[in-house]
Amino acid sequence: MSDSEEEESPDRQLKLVVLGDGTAGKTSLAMRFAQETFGKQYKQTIGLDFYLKRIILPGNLNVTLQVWDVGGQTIGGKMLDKYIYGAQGILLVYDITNCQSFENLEDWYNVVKKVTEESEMQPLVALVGNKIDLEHMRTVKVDKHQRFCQENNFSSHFVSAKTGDSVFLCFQRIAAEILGIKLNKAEMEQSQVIFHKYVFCLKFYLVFSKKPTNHVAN
Ligand SMILES: Nc1nc2c(ncn2[C@@H]2O[C@H](COP(=O)(O)OP(=O)(O)OP(=O)(O)O)[C@@H](O)[C@H]2O)c(=O)[nH]1
Repeated sequence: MSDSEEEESPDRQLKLVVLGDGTAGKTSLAMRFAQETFGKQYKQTIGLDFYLKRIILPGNLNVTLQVWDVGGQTIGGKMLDKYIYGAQGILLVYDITNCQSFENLEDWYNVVKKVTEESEMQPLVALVGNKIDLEHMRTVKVDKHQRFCQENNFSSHFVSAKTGDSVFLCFQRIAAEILGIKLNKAEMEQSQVIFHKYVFCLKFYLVFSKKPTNHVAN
């Protein structure tokens, strides 16, 4: 085997499907992760959107995540089963300030169970509470979230697509869990450090790039 063959191990590909009610923040989450952007304006996803992002897991493992962002209105539609089929990971996303978006995850999960009940490989399911930047408006208690996770063996996540808080960590942990890779504390903290450094630099830039206001004396 040549050197280049030894070095270049092919990427692993994972299909992750993001489900949940409209306005829970699924598109924002996918865009924050894949493109590091956030838009305040709500634009409803019709059907499906795709995002791709390559990450590196411990052991120099290249993993390409295919993120399937499914529109919140697709529940009850004919295509939903097809979107879910073959997924290695399912992200059930709700808005922590919107109880209904949490309650309705039961229905989303029922569709997932129906689609995957006969398949050999069961997807990893992650419960994702989004909009933690709005903690002061939280209506879904953390207890409820934890209970839902324990009852169904979900992996548990809290994120803010707006600020980016814990978004990379969420996808990194999900990919690692699917591939059976254990992340140590340092590796998990590393993605948080990168995030906090990014926020610090952004704030620094915003403060010092502001032009002084010109007060014209009459
Ligand atoms: N404050 C805050 N707002 C968010 C966050 N994530 C999303 N939003 C806002 O919530 C609204 C809905 O976000 P989307 O990402 O479009 O929601 P969605 O789940 O993809 O909605 P559908 O396309 O209808 O399924 C938008 O106005 C976003 O700017 C967040 O973490 N914090």
